[in-house]
Amino acid sequence: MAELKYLSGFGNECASEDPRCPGSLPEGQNNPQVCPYNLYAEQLSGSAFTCPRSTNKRSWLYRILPSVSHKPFESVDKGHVTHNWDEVDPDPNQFCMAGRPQETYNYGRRGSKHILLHMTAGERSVKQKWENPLIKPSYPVRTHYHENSIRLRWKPFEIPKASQKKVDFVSGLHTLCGAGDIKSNNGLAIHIFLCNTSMENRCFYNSDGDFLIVPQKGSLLIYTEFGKMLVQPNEICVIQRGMRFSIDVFEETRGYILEVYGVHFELPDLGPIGANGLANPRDFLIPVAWYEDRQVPAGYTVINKFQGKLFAAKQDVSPFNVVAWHGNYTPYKYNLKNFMVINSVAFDHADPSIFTVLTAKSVRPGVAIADFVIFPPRWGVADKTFRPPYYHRNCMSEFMGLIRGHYEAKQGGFLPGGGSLHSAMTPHGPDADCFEKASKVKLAPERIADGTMAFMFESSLSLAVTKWGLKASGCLDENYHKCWEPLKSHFTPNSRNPAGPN
Ligand SMILES: O=C(O)Cc1cc(O)ccc1O
Ligand SMILES: [Fe+2]
Repeated sequence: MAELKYLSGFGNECASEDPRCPGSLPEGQNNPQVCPYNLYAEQLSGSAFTCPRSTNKRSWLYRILPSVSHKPFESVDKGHVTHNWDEVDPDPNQFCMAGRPQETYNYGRRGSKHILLHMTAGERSVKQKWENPLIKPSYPVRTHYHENSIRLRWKPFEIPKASQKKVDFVSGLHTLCGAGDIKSNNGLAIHIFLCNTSMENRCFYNSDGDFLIVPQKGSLLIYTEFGKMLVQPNEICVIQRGMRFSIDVFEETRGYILEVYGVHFELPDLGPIGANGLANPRDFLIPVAWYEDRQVPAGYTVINKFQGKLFAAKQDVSPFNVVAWHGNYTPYKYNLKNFMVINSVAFDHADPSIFTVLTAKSVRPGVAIADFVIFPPRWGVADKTFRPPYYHRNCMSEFMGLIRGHYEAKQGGFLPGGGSLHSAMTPHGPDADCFEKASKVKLAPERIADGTMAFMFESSLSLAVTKWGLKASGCLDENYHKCWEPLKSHFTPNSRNPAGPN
């Protein structure tokens, strides 16, 4: 495939014409009585018409047929996509065994009371053997799952084999966790995509929010109404609300999606950092106009996620029929290697907000619906400092994923393609091995995270896990909590030992 071209600049006002039709953008106005090349003009609004200029987003598309040219939408199976944040009962107490999805079984009645036992299926069969015969086990009257640990870790999510089942990007979407309300445009969802096949004569658009897509395994060739983007692991892209896209894949492919409802991603303010740094605006790439005038007699399917449900409509042409466009509401991509890292060069561990690539702000100053944060390769030079992440409890929820390599706070167990969720106020931090090593190591300048890329979706909302996340994915790591079990007291009441071994 010939190398794709891009425009650049975060949020820029851009204009692009497919070179096959020079002059296809109307000059001096948006809606001429007749557009050049007899195209249709169509506006795509990404903000209320009346938003202040600084947040106003819209693009004008000049296309062979307008998007309205489709048959009515019909509801289709939404697979593992959900916005139901009540599938799993929250349960922060440790009554159940940590980290294991459990079911509630009715073990009969004693007097007027039902005796309910919370067990995994395995525990139930063991228990039935020694059960008091006076209490007769009955069938489960109610099965529900407890989010019985609020520190969750997943092994790499399994990608279906193409030889067994063909799955494309849309049928391979799985919602892992989320919070908020899709109808009032406030909240977020975290999805995992697991696919092995290109979308064939199918495109997708999301009426509910923006997708920040983080491919972890396999590249994505994304056709959009604005043109084509190739997004490889260690790059990310954002496809905003309403934009139609179709994804080609080349192998068994996996990645993460942060969906935010009702807001768009912004670059974080830099404050005293100054005018440059972190993710620089010029490194964000925008596709150039590309169209196909393709009839699809068998029908092209447009899939829409609307209020959390999926709908499909047929049309007889490709939706990628935009010959020219202009505006500031576009899809874009960014290569994480371009992130200009700012960090502690004297002492102490700075908070991970210094690594924010993009933020989706809430209305509360400084509080994000979700931040996208990375842990990029860098130098670690802080003197007299415990350099890995500190132990902490955070009022925000932290979902982490790993694109490649390993994560600095965990010696093992957190693998590329897996994930972890540390819910609001849940204690977490380095595992015991990491603590021991980092407290003893002789400090010298060192490369941290070389060849690795971990990231965090951090949210001010309290995230709920889905049934798929807890159970159906089959990837929950039941032993996660054990990584902290070896932590022991090093307290030496008679020796202050202020400086440690250095
Ligand atoms: O929990 C984590 O590993 C993420 C994280 C990293 C860090 O350097 C400081 C705080 C934090 O939450
Ligand atoms: Fe954390």
